[in-house]
Amino acid sequence: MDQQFIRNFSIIAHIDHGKSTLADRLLEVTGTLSEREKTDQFLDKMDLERERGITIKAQAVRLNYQARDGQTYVLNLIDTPGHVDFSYEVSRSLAACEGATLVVDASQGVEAQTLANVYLAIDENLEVFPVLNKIDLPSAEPDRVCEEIEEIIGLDTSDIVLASAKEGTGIEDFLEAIVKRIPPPQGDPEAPLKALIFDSWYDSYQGAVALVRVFDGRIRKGDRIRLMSTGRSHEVLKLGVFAPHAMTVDELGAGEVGFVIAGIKNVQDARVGDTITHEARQADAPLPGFKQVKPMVFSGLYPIDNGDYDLLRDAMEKLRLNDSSFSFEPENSMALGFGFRCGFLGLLHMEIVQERLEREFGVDLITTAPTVVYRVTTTKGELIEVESANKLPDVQYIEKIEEPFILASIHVPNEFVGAVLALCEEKRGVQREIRYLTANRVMIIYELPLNEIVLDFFDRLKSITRGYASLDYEPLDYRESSLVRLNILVNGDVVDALSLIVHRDKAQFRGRELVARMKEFIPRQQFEVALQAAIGNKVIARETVKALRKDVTAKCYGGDITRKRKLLEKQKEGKKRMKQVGSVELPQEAFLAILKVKEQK
Ligand SMILES: Nc1nc2c(ncn2[C@@H]2O[C@H](COP(=O)(O)OP(=O)(O)OP(=O)(O)O)[C@@H](O)[C@H]2O)c(=O)[nH]1
Repeated sequence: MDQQFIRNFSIIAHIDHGKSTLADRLLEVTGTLSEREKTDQFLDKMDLERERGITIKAQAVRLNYQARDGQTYVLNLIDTPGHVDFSYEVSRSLAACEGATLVVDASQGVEAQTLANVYLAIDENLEVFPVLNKIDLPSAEPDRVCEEIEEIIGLDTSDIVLASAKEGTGIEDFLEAIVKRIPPPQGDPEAPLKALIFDSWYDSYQGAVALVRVFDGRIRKGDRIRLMSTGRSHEVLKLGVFAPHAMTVDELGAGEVGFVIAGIKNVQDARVGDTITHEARQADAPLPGFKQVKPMVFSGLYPIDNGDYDLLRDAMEKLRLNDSSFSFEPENSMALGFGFRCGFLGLLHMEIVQERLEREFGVDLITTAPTVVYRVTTTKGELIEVESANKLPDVQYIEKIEEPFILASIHVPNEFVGAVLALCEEKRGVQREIRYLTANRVMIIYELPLNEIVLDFFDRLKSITRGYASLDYEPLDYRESSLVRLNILVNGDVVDALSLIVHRDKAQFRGRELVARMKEFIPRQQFEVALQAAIGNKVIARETVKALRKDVTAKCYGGDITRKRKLLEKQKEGKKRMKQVGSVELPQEAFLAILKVKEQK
């Protein structure tokens, strides 16, 4: 295919600004979607995504568009996830494009997440142009929003596209802008093959399916290809494009986007960011930007019903087939029984995995508080990695503990700089740089302990900046730190699954707040429940959940049988996320109460 007539682009938008609706309109106007399909939002495949309003996995759709110049263009729309946990995937999806359009709700204006991805796109040297959506709304303020786009992001809005995905206006202008403003790919079709994997998933019949963007050369069915990061070679069994349904093709040439099936057994061998080349005629260097993503956050996942253990293990194995950044290994807790210690990219990733396990595989779970990986040097000189408070050796055996630090880049408008600096300082951050990028946009760079980030940093950042801040981070190094294990005792017994590793300076406060929070979540039981926080043997805080008053329960058991049944059913429902720990029933919220602890002011 002549690269002149290809455009590879991505749509960047803040949640709810109308990306999916707009994408569906593009499919509709270009005749890519049948009548029946118009009712569904085609690009958001997973239910979970639709409910949470986020796009988790990148996907690509090919559109054929006959432009006003009479030519037919192939437009590849590459969808990107929109959360800091997945910023590596986003960066690879963007690397597969020459351009991106920034969709902004004309009644809302520029918002947080929008910015993170726009900056990623600018970093990837993409041509970025804005589109105003929802201009049909009476509350639309195109002039104000254009000003914002110019001031905050620095994009030219003089010939901005005005659209309403709802009413279907401005869609052709949008398509024309894609053709006119985004440059065509400029690969060398005769050079050795270089194709970027920007998404991959597992298919039970075909193994790993890799979505690729061919940069140089061409890939054909039957070719022997080599994955440059692993050095493994495979034969191409099937090639195709999504238009929007899978359609096989014999060849993908320079500039094209499509999928490759090559008998690759699992997604771990078709990693996002890897380069595909030919076995016989290899490219001399892979495409830049490949990273081995590693889990940053760990937490325990336990079946509420111990009999579900095998079911849970099977479900996790299935999930892992599709998610190379999710890891798990068996773990045993005194309080919770047999479960798994799981690794995630971040908190959102953790929530998504938990929800999928519950929803798709029907296992009810208790999740323990997330933690990072610490490095402990013992008095014997051994170095051990600890990703669970329970694995932390006793104080007398510890020579030193080191914790992971990250380098965080935070983009904010001027007015929030003070608030963000205060937050970073509170989180034990070390300031590196404050860079004034444009008249109103500042980039704040901080070294921060990951341990503080996984708890609630992102939510706090969003709330203090009214959603305007964007956060991106990368692992930096390990630093020695004064960390202690904080134990929680329920009626005098340490509940191992509730233990945490915290900074010594914050232990007192965290312990106090944690038991206070837990008290709110634990329902009254037949007896009094004492909650205590302790460092070593020293109790630093105590709260009591009072016993149920006898007469209240007595009343419930009237003679009416249907009433009683209803009550029992209600109890069963309520039990769903409860775990019997010793003699006390603890709800899921109690295990994650640490995420709700308010910060010291
Ligand atoms: N009035 C009006 N509403 C719109 C328009 N475009 C989208 N919407 C509505 O805005 C809401 C969000 O639209 P989506 O397309 O789901 O937004 P999105 O950006 O894809 O959201 P995420 O997938 O959650 O990131 C939906 O209720 C749409 O019906 C528009 O042009 N005008």
